[in-house]
Amino acid sequence: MDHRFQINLRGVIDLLSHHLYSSPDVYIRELLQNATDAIRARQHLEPGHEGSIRIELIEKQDGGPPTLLFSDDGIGLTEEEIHRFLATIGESSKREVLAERRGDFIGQFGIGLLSCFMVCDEVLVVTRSAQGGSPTMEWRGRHDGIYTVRPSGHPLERPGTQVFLVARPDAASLFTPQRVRELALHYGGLLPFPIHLTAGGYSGRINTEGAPWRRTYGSASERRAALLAYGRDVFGMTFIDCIPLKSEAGDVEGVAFVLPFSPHYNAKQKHRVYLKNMLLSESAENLLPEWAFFVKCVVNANDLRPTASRESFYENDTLTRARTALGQALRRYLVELAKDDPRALQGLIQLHALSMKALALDDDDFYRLIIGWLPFETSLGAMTLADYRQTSSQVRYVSSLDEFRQVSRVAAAQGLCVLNAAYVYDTDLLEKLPRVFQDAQVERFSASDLPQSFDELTLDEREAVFPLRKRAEEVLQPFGCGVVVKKFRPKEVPTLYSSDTGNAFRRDAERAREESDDLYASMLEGVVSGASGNEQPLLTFNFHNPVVRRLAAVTDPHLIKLSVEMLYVQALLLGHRPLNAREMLLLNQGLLGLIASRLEGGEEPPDRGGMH
Ligand SMILES: Nc1ncnc2c1ncn2[C@@H]1O[C@H](COP(=O)(O)OP(=O)(O)OP(=O)(O)O)[C@@H](O)[C@H]1O
Repeated sequence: MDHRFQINLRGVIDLLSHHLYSSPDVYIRELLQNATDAIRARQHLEPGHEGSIRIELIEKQDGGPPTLLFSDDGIGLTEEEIHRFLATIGESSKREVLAERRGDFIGQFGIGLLSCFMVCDEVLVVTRSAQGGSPTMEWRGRHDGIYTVRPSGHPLERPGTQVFLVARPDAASLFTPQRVRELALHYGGLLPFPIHLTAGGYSGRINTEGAPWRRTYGSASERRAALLAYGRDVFGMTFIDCIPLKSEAGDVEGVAFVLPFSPHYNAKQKHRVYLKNMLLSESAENLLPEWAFFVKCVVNANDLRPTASRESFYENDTLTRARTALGQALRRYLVELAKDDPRALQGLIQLHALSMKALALDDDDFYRLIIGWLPFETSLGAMTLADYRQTSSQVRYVSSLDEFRQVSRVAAAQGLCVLNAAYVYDTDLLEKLPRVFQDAQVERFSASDLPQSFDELTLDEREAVFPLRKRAEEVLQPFGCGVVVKKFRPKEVPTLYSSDTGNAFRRDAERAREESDDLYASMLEGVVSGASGNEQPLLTFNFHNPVVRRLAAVTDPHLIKLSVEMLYVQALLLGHRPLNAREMLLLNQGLLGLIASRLEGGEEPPDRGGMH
């Protein structure tokens, strides 16, 4: 024998209120939407019909729960339609209409009315169909799933629908004059039909102005000021500019506001979106391309599909095309700014460099337009890429902050401009340069490239430094580090440690092996022997440095050894390289050795002033 599924309405309402809708106040949105759809349906029957919505808050003198009355002069329902659409969960009259008219309606799922049960236990609908001769009917539905239908004792004069909701005590805060007004304006402020409100002594139309981007203004600056003021109202912040948005796909229109601060690079901005002029969500995230995190926007879409919760758009082909078109609108604005007000664009690039960089990576034309203006940190200070390319035909960059710290001082002292491309997108942007500009030369720079640009020693100097170099080679041989002596600036830097990335990796692996237990150490052993550095790391002594010069004259082998070890460890530390266990030992022994030799020398500790 076949059975029918039973639905527990309480369970369904619980599901809606806790998992589908973000807040119980959406019942006003659902009622406004049903009224709007009903008016549109009637306009199909009677094209001249104007339509309006009335909301009345009836407060009881005795302090009992207030009643909200929602009326429209839309198409109404016949008795048969009440059973089919109103009383059947998941049935919607709007699903049945012809495809070309389907787009006029906001509702589609047939569950919206259930949201009323989040704020009241019973819904009374009094309705008269616009189809000739229909009587006024009354539907009373309860939260436990029981409903009654009967002819109404108070026939309506004209076709339309009235919905009565008596507030449940725990939802009474949603039924105050101020809250009802706020919510009606919040959700329905852009609706094309007048909404009249009677509540708490007020009576009048509340939605007079419509969407600010559709109004006409006296001048462009008046328009800009009005839109910026609107942005401030909606998002509670003062934006630096506004950008018109339009897409044929999805029939989208609205405004993007340029943020006055620089957001985190992958921050998702929350946008306010309307669907067919009814507020859908204040936290829609999926409307703009990923790079466009420098704006927040307000838009209305007539032809995008909402998700069932009505809080964002359904990912489909139309949304993808709309997203591309809105991205193009933002890009157009930036391109025009480059022509009309380059200083403003430069300011914007400074503030929103990350967004601009992300777009430039995506889009070759935009890349060509702005790459020269992008600011970078270099060994010679902050500069734009255009400034950099004026000073040097070859763009040299490093991709990590450690490398930049290691080379920037020495490179700068020699007039070498090395660019820090350690931040998000920078390396990719630079590597794109020769693909977009054929004459551009870009090269990844490494500390091991530096000694080539150092000055060679004269013959005499080479002779003078020979014993030091030999001894240093012996001392550093166990560390796998070679030695050269050159002359470079700044003269305060005595030595420079350089290695390519393969060597740096081997150093890290070796250090990890020393710190690991046996099993892990044997795995790392394999890694260490497999990691190949192209060249041996080098410690370059700087013969311009006074300490190095003095060291070259020292004959005591012990003192030379100690000094070389200390210079080696210092160079590693300056290059931000973690020390391995043996190097740590060197540092400790070296420091102790220095203290001991100082003490043996019997010198008084330096006077720190006034302590005797
Ligand atoms: N004010 C009204 N005037 C005329 N018919 C209405 C009215 N309100 C509801 N209905 C009828 O009741 C049906 C169910 O309404 P409900 O709000 O539950 O779903 P929906 O609007 O069809 O879809 P959605 O769940 O997407 O909102 C509607 O399809 C419509 O036929």
